[in-house]
Amino acid sequence: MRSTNAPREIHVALVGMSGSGKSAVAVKYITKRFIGEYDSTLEDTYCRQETVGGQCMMVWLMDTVENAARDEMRWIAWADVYVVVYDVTSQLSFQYAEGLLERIARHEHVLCPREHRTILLGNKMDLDRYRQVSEQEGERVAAQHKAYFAECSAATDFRQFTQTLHSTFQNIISGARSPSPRQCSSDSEIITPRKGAFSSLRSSSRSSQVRSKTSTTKSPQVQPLHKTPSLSKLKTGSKLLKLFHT
Ligand SMILES: Nc1nc2c(ncn2[C@@H]2O[C@H](COP(=O)(O)OP(=O)(O)OP(=O)(O)O)[C@@H](O)[C@H]2O)c(=O)[nH]1
Repeated sequence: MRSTNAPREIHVALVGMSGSGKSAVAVKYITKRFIGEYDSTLEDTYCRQETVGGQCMMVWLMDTVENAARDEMRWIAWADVYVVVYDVTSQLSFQYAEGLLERIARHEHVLCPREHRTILLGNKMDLDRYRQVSEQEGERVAAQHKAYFAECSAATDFRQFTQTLHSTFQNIISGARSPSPRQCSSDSEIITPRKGAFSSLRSSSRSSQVRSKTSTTKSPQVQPLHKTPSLSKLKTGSKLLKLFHT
């Protein structure tokens, strides 16, 4: 039986066009560092412990890879929060993000019993001089899809996204439906990135699905929602492991 003191688990899926900065956002969130280059074929799931509004939670973050051969239900059914990332310097990535918002709206209520929150995230705001998507445009599309909205830079200023994410978590905890996405205070705790950190996470969070680093040739496994997914072994080659081992 789950203890009442057990941390609440929240699943967050980062989705968006290739090159929008999903991996950079994921790694920045987990490690507070910006890393320039990643293997775009790797799909990873990371974990970070957070305390938001006094509640301890385990945040599982899936950095997805867009691939027509993969079933998008792997993240639609898995996540509590969808973070739809686009690059503010790319109108194309914004259109792609709009398409994803529509796909999410079509799927979620039919196939998933849980409630979802969606954040539309404009990344690379440090490249303002090349901007092709205005903040107002982002806000308008987010409002259209009843999504939260934030802009950030995985390279520099990340605060707005962290605040929006925490605000979303608080609203999931409280069961609220229409929060103000930009107002939130939290005292987060980052899991020190070190060798072996993930093995301790694995043992302390038995009911979680961790890991979905798969190659593009391997088809994804969508876990039934009512089942506790088993933990598969962390493979070396993960973006974060690479980061900590170098
Ligand atoms: N200037 C700037 N560059 C960024 C930022 N975020 C990501 N990048 C760069 O954008 C490129 C793509 O970033 P990724 O994180 O690999 O993008 P992705 O969405 O994960 O791409 P795929 O793995 O192909 O799906 C890389 O060269 C990053 O260094 C940012 O906030 N500012």
